[in-house]
Amino acid sequence: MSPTLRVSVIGGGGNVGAAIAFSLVVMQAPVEILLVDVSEKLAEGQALDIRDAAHLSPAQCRVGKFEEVGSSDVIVITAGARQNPGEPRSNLIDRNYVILKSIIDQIQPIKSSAVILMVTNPVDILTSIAQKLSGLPKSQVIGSGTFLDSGRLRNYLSRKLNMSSSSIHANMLGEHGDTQFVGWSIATIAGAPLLQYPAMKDVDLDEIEKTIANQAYDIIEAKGSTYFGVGYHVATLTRCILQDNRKVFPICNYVEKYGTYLSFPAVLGSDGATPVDLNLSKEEMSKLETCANNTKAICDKY
Ligand SMILES: NC(=O)C1=CN([C@@H]2O[C@H](COP(=O)(O)OP(=O)(O)OC[C@H]3O[C@@H](n4cnc5c(N)ncnc54)[C@H](O)[C@@H]3O)[C@@H](O)[C@H]2O)C=CC1
Ligand SMILES: CC(=O)C(=O)O
Repeated sequence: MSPTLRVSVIGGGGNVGAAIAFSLVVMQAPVEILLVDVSEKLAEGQALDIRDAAHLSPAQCRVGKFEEVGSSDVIVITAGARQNPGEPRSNLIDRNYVILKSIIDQIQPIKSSAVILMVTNPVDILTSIAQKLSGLPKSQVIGSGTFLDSGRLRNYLSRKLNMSSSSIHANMLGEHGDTQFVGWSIATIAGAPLLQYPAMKDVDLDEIEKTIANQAYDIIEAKGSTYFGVGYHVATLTRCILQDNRKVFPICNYVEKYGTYLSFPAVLGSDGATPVDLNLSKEEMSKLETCANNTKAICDKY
């Protein structure tokens, strides 16, 4: 029996797109996954490889055409250029804007309830542009934002505190880029402030922030690109949308208070994202405003 929910992964012939599709299969998501790519050969290869695993899962995976994408429940976009070692994500804007525009043109009409989930970098800028180009409501166009970075942070703290990362509520905020920062003032363990935890007494907070923000650079330097981590994180967001789980994730979403897209915690469901209210410190609010102003200034040019 064919699954009734459909996810299209545009850029599905590439590393990140394939890792997302494979993660959905491993998660046993009852969903039809379409891999769409300008290189049909790459998409075909990934689909065949993933299908070898998918027979053990309710998920189905096949190559899709651009004209099939608009009827999807979730449209994941990973198509585009990636960073070279040492290159900032922001360098990719012009190249990936052109690709994004051609994709949005080719997938119209998009069903009115669809959610677009951007992954291509620089993800916060391109999420804002994808919303403008697609015409979907702001809540239905989101980006993976700092969900991956927050996972990296929780992982780091989990090793430091010898505690499961799922019990540590700490997020990277602002943008999935070089100006991301930790929301230390609202980070908690069992409802108590993380910074009051004895093992956090003598740690260098700036050093942790820098380590997390640099992690993608370290992986790219060592193996050329990152895909497993982002693949599982984006599949988790996709499943949350499909199942209307309404969990809170630090994702790129439109935050009315700042008048732009930001990596900021939001409730995620089948209707997209709704940002939550945060009580950040003055210093953190000012960092968030800097991110918002940067994003607005860049997006105004497109
Ligand atoms: N937001 C995040 O947390 C992360 C984002 N990324 C970003 O994801 C993007 C993809 O990275 P990789 O998969 O490693 O690159 P890749 O080079 O392996 O795959 C990119 C794919 O896009 C396809 N493509 C190019 N133009 C297209 C078009 N017009 N229509 C359809 N497909 C097209 C290519 O044929 C290729 O298969 C990059 O921008 C990278 O920076 C990567 C890791 C994490
Ligand atoms: C490449 C990238 O954006 C990351 O792994 O964080």
